[in-house]
Amino acid sequence: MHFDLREGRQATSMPPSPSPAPGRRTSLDTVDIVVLVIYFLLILAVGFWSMLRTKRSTVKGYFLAGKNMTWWPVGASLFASNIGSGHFIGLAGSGAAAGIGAIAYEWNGMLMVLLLGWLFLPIYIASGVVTMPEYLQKRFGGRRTQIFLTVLCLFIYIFTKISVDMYAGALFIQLALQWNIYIAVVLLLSITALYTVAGGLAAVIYTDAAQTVIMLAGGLTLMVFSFAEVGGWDALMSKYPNAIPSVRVPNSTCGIPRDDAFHIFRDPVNSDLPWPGIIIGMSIPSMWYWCSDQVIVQRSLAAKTLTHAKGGSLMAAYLKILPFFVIMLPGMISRILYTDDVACADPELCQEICDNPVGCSDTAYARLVMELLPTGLRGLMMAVMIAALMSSLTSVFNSASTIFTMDLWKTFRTRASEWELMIVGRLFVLVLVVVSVLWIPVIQASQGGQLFIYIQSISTYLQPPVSIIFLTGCFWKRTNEKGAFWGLVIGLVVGCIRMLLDFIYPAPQCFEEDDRPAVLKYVHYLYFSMLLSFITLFVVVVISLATEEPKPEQITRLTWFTRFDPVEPKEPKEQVFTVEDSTMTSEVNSSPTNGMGVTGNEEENSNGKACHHRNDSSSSVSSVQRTSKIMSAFFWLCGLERRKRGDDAPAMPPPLEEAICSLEEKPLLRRIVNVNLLICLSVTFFIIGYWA
Ligand SMILES: O[C@H]1[C@H](O)[C@@H](O)[C@H](O)[C@@H](O)[C@@H]1O
Ligand code: NA
Repeated sequence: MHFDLREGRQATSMPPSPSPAPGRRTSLDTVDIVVLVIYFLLILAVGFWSMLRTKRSTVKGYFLAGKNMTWWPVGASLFASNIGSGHFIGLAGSGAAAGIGAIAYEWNGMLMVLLLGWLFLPIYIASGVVTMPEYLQKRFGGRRTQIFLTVLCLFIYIFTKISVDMYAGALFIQLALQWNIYIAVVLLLSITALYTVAGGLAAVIYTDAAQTVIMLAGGLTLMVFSFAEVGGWDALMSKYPNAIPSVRVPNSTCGIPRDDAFHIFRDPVNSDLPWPGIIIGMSIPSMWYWCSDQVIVQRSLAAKTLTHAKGGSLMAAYLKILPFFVIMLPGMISRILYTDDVACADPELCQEICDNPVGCSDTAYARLVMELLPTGLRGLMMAVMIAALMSSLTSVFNSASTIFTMDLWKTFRTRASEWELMIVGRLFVLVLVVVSVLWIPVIQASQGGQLFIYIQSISTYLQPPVSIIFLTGCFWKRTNEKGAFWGLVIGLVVGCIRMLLDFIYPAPQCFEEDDRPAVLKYVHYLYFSMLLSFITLFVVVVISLATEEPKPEQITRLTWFTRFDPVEPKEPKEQVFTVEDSTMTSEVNSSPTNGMGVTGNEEENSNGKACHHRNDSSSSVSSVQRTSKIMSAFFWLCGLERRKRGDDAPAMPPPLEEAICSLEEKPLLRRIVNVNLLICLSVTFFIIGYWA
């Protein structure tokens, strides 16, 4: 039995290569479908298991599951949310096109995820925030920085995460099965929707762990097959430089592998990834990704204790060694095996081969899957790709709708009911999806040869100003609201100008003259990242110094130096109450004895001071109790509610995971993670040094 949904035009233009591969399969067999079905059942099972599991424990809010997370689900979830289909397609494609250079992004991430655990997270925990825009609100006061950041984040998600992963996933399906790309997108979206509904958001972290296992199992299998096919490690090293396609543009270097293919640090002036840019220019956007973005930080905040969060960081860092072996090297092998197609260097030929005149290197991974793997394993790889895609999309959807409802909607509609927030959160995901699908043609047209480079250059234009704001906010007490806001605004204007220019003047192909404006021609995007960071930093520092000092409550427990400060009494406006006692809110507020939220129920932090939690949606707890049974069942299914009979759990995510304010760590465990930090850092520097 064969499942064939080929697009007519595609199918006819398909056998383009001079030597049409005879054994090339373009559809899945029954066995593959069976494997896929088993995969879905497994994920559903894990989803339900974790829903039931978290339901039995005490109910303290939607993300409660989070508050009990140990290091391994946290680490796996960090990894799974990070590595998406964009990485599978993009990293392999960049490997095929330009060698190992782009792996610097992954290995740089290893350092940044550690930075999160050891430097940034303690501050976020101490501050008791749940979302990153909320941190800015507390740290700087006012609303405009918070709102600005939220909107910006949502744009970044659309441009660099959602649309890219959907495009890559669909591209994979299209290449593997010759389905129409839009059929593929719709299919992927419905699967993700199904999964989100059935698995529930509460289950995201545990299913992420399962997705990680599948991604690694499938990826490692393909790796073994590709190394076997090419003839092992030495064969890869010796054959890659000779993987030159037979048809090339005459008198050009097009199609010839780079000399520095096996080096990360490349010429500072004439290369595709200049080394000073790799060291500094890459670290700043990467710091946004790992240390100040909701998608990642939310996972770490979900850990039981600071030590577990650090353990999660360590695990994610170790896992991030793997994409090099599992994705990038196989991509390079694909170029060796299918040189004429994957490394095509003639625009017309490329157009025929993969519908893209600029190049076909992004087909590298899919090509391996379809040519090397036996029936059954192709189904597994299909599952891998879907796992990569869904584990990233669900995390992004979750975080995006969290910040949209909490940091935007609630700011403008302070009296919004649970119902409203719930509907808004859901609808918003829909909007995100639609906008992202609309963006796909732009990616298709503008990615040039390498999808991975598209992701990273867009990131470079939008992320550095945010990193700088967080960096200065966390580590320089003198930073104030005006400095931060204007730094962000001016930095973004500059970044957006460059981004627009990039879209207007696409990079020339290898045989074309570079007649772009000088800012594009001479300022590599990694150098631009350095420039942009510097401009932002300059604005933040100058304006902060020129204006008034931040107030004490904007510093206490909100910077590195003040993270151990005693908890300040809350401003009277804010409702303060203990976690266990959400129904007592009104009394708590009116009673002078515990109006500070200092009651017996509270946790002790490392200073022995009480740590209190804010629950934004406490006011509507009672209305929730009236919700009908059918609706509760519906909510439960949608992952909107985790409710135990007799419990007064709020029906809606917004209560969020309670802030874990305690920075306390057990000395022994602390020593263990610290020793591990040293080991992990050594490993990171060793591999980077080895491939330098
Ligand atoms: O996986 C990488 C990550 O390691 C980098 O730190 C980040 O900057 C990139 O955008 C992402 O694709
Ligand atoms: Na993923």
